[in-house]
Parts: sequence; structure tokens; C-alpha cells
Amino acid sequence: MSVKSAFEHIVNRDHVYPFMVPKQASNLNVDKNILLYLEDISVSFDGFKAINNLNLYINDGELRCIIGPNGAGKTTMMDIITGKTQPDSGTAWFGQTINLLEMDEPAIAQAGIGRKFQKPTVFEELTVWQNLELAMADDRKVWTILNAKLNSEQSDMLMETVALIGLKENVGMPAGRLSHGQKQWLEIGMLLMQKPRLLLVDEPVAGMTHQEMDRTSELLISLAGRHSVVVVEHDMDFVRSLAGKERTVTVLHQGSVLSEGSMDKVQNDPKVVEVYLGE
Ligand SMILES: Nc1ncnc2c1ncn2[C@@H]1O[C@H](COP(=O)(O)OP(=O)(O)OP(=O)(O)O)[C@@H](O)[C@H]1O
Repeated sequence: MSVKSAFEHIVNRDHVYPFMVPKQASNLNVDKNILLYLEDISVSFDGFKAINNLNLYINDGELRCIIGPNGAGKTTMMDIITGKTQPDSGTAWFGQTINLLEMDEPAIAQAGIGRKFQKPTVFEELTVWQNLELAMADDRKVWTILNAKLNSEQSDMLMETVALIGLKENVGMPAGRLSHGQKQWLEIGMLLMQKPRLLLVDEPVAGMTHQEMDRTSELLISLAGRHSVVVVEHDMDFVRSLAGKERTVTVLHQGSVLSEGSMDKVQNDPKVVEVYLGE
């Protein structure tokens, strides 16, 4: 019953689940240490420029925070990176060899770009372990996956991930019984099972307790290095804790980069104060 309803849940998704995408080595090339290049990207909706000559570069292994007022174009930017929206002009490259604008959503996910939407979308009736098992699967045989035995490499990876996301004590618990924060971590864990090179994370701490926010900040920081992580977030305390003194924060406004640099730098940028932080 639980597997059946999970299956129904899966086939009604409005976005690509990593496990629906066959795993394949991509020809990613990051010799120049830049993982994502967005250059001169523009897109209009009914004549309104949601993204306006946007240039953004994400280094390999970097953790980048993106902030900006409502309507600044943050979601649209993520949609372009993941192939959900095609820009009117500009270029988007994943490393130096993968042209994202020539690929559809499944191909982009397969190339190593994982996206975490704001609302957790774990399979509530399946356990934490089963959710992670499903996410690891490399084809659509959902029924087979849940009945199959993992090899030792797979179960090591699963154990490692469960520890990383802080859910070791909850492996046998149906995901529906986890707290909101725990569900968010589980979903991050599910994305990690596909070993993405770039993780796009949309407002991960909305609705979390302070303690959960601190834990989420630790988790995302721990992912940097092995993965590049782009976090879109409105909560300034959280962004401060993620960015620290060293990391780069990008401020979007009216579809372009308004300011970029350390949190201290962007916070004290008069343009930013005027359009955003000063609100
Ligand atoms: N499919 C669409 N059709 C028409 N307008 C759109 C579409 N998608 C986005 N927009 C508009 O483009 C602008 C940028 O929206 P976007 O959702 O990217 O901003 P955002 O920075 O993510 O905002 P928020 O912080 O509120 O989520 C907004 O004015 C929005 O109304």
C-alpha cells in the first residue's frame, strides 16, 4: 500500500526526480575552476524582463548565496539553469564543455545539477531509508528498487548520507513523521544520492526553528568542496551564517546582479541598502 501510493505520487510529479534520470558520467570539464557560467542571459515574460543581461559565475566547490527582493529573478535564474525555462538570449555552460541551453531538464539533471525546491517533497509513507534508496536508483523500476538488496558500496553511501543529514536515529521512521526541518534534510540527502556536482537550493530554512536553521547551515557548509552549492534565501541571519566572512554573496535586482562580494561588502553597498536591506 505504501509503495503503491508512493508510486502514484512519483508519476504525478511536476519536476524531474533524480532517480528518474539514468546515471551517467558526463564530460564535465572544470579546468578553469568555474563550474557554472551564465553570460548575458535575458528572458522576458509578456514583455517584462524577468532576467536582464545576467552574468553569474560559480566556482567549482563553492557555496554561493543569492539574495534579492521579491521578483528579482532568483527562481527564474534557477529555472534557466535546470532547463525549465529557455532564455531569449545569452549562454549557460556547465563547466567548459556542457551547453545547458541545448539540453532538456532530464539531461541537465543527469549531467550533475540537482535542485531542491522550497517545499519538501519526500515520500511521506516510505521510511527515511527507503526514500534514500529510491533516490539512489538509476532507472524507473521503483518496485524493484525497494525490494532489491543494496551492494556494500551502496549501503555505505546510504549510511554516510544518513549520518551527514543527521537522521541516523530516524532511518526506520516514515518520512511523514519527521519534523519540517528533518524532511528538508532528507530531501537534500536524496539529492546527494545522485552525486550532483551542483546543488541548487531554494529557501531551505523557510519555516524552520532556529536550531534547525543552524543545523542546515552546518550541513550546506559541509557539502561545499565536494559539491558547488547555490542557495537562494531571504532569511538574512541564515545567509550571514552561511556566508561567514569569506564566501561570496550575490544580490539580484530586476534580473541582474546588483552587487557581489562578502556579506559585509554587499550589506554596506548603498545600492543594496536602497533596494533591499534598507526596506
Ligand atoms: N512564467 C512566468 N510568466 C510571467 N511572469 C513570470 C513568470 N515567471 C516569473 N515571472 C515574473 O518574473 C519576475 C521574476 O520572478 P522570480 O520568481 O524569478 O523572482 P524571485 O526573485 O524568485 O522572487 P521571490 O523571491 O518572490 O521568489 C516576477 O516579476 C515574476 O512575476
